[in-house]
Amino acid sequence: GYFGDYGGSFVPPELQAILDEITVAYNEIKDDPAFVAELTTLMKDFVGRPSALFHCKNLSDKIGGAQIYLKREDLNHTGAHKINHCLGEALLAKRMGKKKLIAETGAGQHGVALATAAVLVGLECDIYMGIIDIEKEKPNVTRMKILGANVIPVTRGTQTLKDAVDAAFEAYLADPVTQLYAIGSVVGPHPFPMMVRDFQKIIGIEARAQFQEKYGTLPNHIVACVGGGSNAMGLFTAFLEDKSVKIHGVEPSGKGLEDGKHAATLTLGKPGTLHGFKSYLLQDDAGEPLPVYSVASGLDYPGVGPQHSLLKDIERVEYVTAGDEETIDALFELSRTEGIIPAIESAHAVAYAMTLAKDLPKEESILINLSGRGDKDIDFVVENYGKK
Ligand SMILES: Cc1ncc(COP(=O)(O)O)c(/C=N/[C@H](C(=O)O)[C@@H](O)C(C)C)c1O
Repeated sequence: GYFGDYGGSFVPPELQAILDEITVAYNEIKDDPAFVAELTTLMKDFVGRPSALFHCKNLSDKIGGAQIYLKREDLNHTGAHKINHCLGEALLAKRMGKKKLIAETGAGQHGVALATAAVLVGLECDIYMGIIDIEKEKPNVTRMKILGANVIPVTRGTQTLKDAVDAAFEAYLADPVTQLYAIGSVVGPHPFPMMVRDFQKIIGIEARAQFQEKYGTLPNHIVACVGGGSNAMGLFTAFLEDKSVKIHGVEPSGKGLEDGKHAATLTLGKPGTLHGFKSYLLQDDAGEPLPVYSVASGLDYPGVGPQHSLLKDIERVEYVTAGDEETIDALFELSRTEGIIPAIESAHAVAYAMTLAKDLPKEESILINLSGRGDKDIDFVVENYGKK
């Protein structure tokens, strides 16, 4: 379960036994025709896959450089890419005879997706959420409640994502037999980073085929935002062997890299251990995770998926940043040139792609993973950034 030196599972022995059980169960079902058929059917008929590949002609013409394309994960049922791995995790839990799915959420998209998948497979669902994020992502909290999930407020620490993960892990350790921890990104101890990536890689498989079918070639650049890293690994995986495709992961530089109000783990972090796995980590001298910040709840995590750490070290992916201001500007720009309101998380990728496009010839192409829609963010954006 390693990606170079990264990944692994640094957990208490009793949890290791449970993780081994999950690994065995996952390896048994991942190629089981019945499981694949059930997941494929739900992806098509419930999620609405394949998601569209859209050419942003207006935005591209306005910038006057490379052609910008969007993989429309915002059009999935529940509004983001999270449903891709939540469905897989829910079906796995069902097969393992679990009674409940538990997870953390920050932006609330993973929480909504897991609550949705839990209903579908007939399992209970507990979602741990920092009270700051509960306040900021109200529409998603309401949605989780309507779906019958228990939203459990987390009041410790910075009351955001990292603390929600801590609380969810503690709850899981208290009863790992009847529950499955359906982690929200390509993070956590083995097998989670591998499993979530496997459930997400449908994004890139579809996008690569769609791009070739429509344009007879591969995109020159692909771009995705990176919080824990699941939507990025979802897009990147299918292109890793295509050396002509330049790959960019965009982390939040928030209010600026110099004053610590950011979550640019791969830019400023160094290898460390958090939540049972080894990866780049924004940490203090004692190896404790530093407080992080991003205007996007889904990106303010001090760690990052271990496969991203390897891809950085081998220089297959360039990890860059986008700040709060340029991200909000990109959110409004996409809304007012293409009529698509992106999630703030996804707008980080749009901001970087817009900058990248400027200096590239019109013949070049940039494919962005639009990981989610902005419905959850509209009040926050208007209240905090006016109507721009
Ligand atoms: C629309 C959207 N885009 C990107 C992200 C960042 O998560 P990754 O794709 O795993 O880097 C997120 C992350 N959302 C999670 C959530 O909804 O709970 C996040 O806050 C935690 C699971 C990490 C998101 O909602």
